[in-house]
Amino acid sequence: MKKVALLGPNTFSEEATRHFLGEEAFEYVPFKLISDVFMATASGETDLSVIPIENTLEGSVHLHVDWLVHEVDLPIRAEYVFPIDMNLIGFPQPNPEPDASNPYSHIRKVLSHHVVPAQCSKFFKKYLSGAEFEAVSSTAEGVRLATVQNDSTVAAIGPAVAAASYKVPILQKEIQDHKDNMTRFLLVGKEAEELPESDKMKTTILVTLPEDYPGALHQVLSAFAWRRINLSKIESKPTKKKLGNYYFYIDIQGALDSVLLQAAIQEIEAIGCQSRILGSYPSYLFTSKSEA
Ligand SMILES: O=C(O)C(=O)Cc1ccccc1
Repeated sequence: MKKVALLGPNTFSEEATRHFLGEEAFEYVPFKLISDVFMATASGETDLSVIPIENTLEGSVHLHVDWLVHEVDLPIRAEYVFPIDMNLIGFPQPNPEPDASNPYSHIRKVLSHHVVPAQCSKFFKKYLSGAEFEAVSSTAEGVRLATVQNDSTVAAIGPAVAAASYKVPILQKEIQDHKDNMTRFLLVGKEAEELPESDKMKTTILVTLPEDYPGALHQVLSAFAWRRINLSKIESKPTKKKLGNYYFYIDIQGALDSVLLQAAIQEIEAIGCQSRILGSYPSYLFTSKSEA
């Protein structure tokens, strides 16, 4: 049975993975830290890792992109786009003082994953302005820590499954700023994976521009544009080698084996760009809870 490393247990990563990979064919191996999730597959302990990489409200999870680009060499095998509902989880005030405007004024500390506050900024402003935020390794870990502290002034933000598993009440459901709060997860692994068909293929490529070549980015973009190749994301990121040196992280709609995409890559290499393919993979979008 193939092994899949993920942040867990009881995390959003686990929920998304169960939805897309199902229960039968894979053994899930939970880790507390994202570095261990990457390293488990890099070292061969597991076959695949699931990495949250981007969120509708916050954009890229930079730390995870950095790991993917700089620390490991694990091709992307699939992409999962999964809706995330954030919940305020914790104990109600033991002797509630009547504060009609804020039932959560007793909360002094909130534990969660570092990407969470940006996804719930309106709720924070309205109800949690008196609380300090503490980043922990996953949302589920925040729920676990809040539970063991057994203190109504310490709450967590995380998945409903974590609240159920640690037997802590959900104080308020769906506290994210927008209902359609989606997270993009990547499945990465050394070996190609047999996965269900998807009508949407994507390719992720890193491009470093030649130095002292005016208009190089324009030329890269035009190599894709005139072939009518759609880009769904382009982000500049530091190479970490020299101040002011950047590479471009580019998501392309389409498979790498398409003649047009091959030609576009040859063209950008011909002007002196360096390219590295991170993967060419099917993309799956969550459709309904029953479709696991
Ligand atoms: O902490 C988790 O539950 C994760 O899986 C990481 C994460 C955190 C917030 C949104 C999506 C994924």
